[in-house]
Amino acid sequence: MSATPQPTPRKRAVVGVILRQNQFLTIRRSQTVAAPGKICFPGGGIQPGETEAEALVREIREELGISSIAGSRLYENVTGWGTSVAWWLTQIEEDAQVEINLEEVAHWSWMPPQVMLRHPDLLSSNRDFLASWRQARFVIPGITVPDDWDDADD
Ligand SMILES: Nc1nc2c([nH]c(=O)n2[C@H]2C[C@H](O)[C@@H](COP(=O)(O)OP(=O)(O)OP(=O)(O)O)O2)c(=O)[nH]1
Repeated sequence: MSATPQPTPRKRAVVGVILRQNQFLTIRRSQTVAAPGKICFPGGGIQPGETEAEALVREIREELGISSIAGSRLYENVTGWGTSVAWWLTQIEEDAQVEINLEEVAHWSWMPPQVMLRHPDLLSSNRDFLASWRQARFVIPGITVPDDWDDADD
């Protein structure tokens, strides 16, 4: 008897939306990982047996060298390349000392949402995330959609 072929499970990832004074903590991906040089949030793939929150905290530790706490799950979508991504509002200490892992991250910075949305190197799925926020499909506690986003931005 031949087994019925099963669909390949989607790859799952989790990302951290970290806020400070109306800006998001963004990273530029290193040249040696997938999507090299793209701007996005910290995060990564969920390993077997991990919860989303566990994977989030592990990835932020690996990439930025800091502790974090998974706050609330904001949104979920599927990238153009078929990865299911969970977006979590995430807390870090006020005085956290970021030390990037250069194998994974080339640079990090605080970025206002308008700058992020217009950034030419923004990862496409993050553009979708910001556009969905702009369209009020979900809210991000602690920050409101900027007034000066015009329709041309999404
Ligand atoms: N890190 C991160 N990944 C994101 C974001 N938005 C988004 O769609 N993704 C996708 C890209 C990838 O398909 C997946 C995570 O990939 P990754 O390359 O960062 O993960 P990783 O370090 O664990 O690498 P891998 O072993 O899973 O390949 O999530 C984001 O803002 N940050």
